[in-house]
Amino acid sequence: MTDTVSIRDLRVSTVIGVYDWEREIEQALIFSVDMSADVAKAAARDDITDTLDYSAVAQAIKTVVIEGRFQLIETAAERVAERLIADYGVDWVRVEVVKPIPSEGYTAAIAIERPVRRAKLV
Ligand SMILES: Nc1nc2c(c(=O)[nH]1)N=C([C@H](O)[C@@H](O)CO)CN2
Repeated sequence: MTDTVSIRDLRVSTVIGVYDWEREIEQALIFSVDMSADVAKAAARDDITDTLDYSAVAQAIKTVVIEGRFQLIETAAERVAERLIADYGVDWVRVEVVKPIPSEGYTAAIAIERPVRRAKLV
């Protein structure tokens, strides 16, 4: 299946970071997520119960990240991927996490795919 449902630029304010000062404040993480889904079936019936409800997924991402209070953005991405696979029947997901670090003058980012999508050999 090549259809995807996506969320772009979901901003979550949370405790994130490895340094002591970061455990005392909230910082922004920005999530973009692509999930495999059967879009055609939902479109044929025009029924949200046949597709991934992206508003429910966005809320799930916020809950995982806010409750997690992770140190690493890698952990945030991995836990989000695990939750979407476990609770939403997603068989492929790509999660990008962006962490703006204005005090250092750059933005950090990572992206993961679970499971990894492999190119088809023909
Ligand atoms: N690969 C990573 N490197 C670093 C992370 C991280 O989450 N993954 N985090 C930090 C600090 O928390 C940094 O963001 C504070 O500015 C450093 N390196």
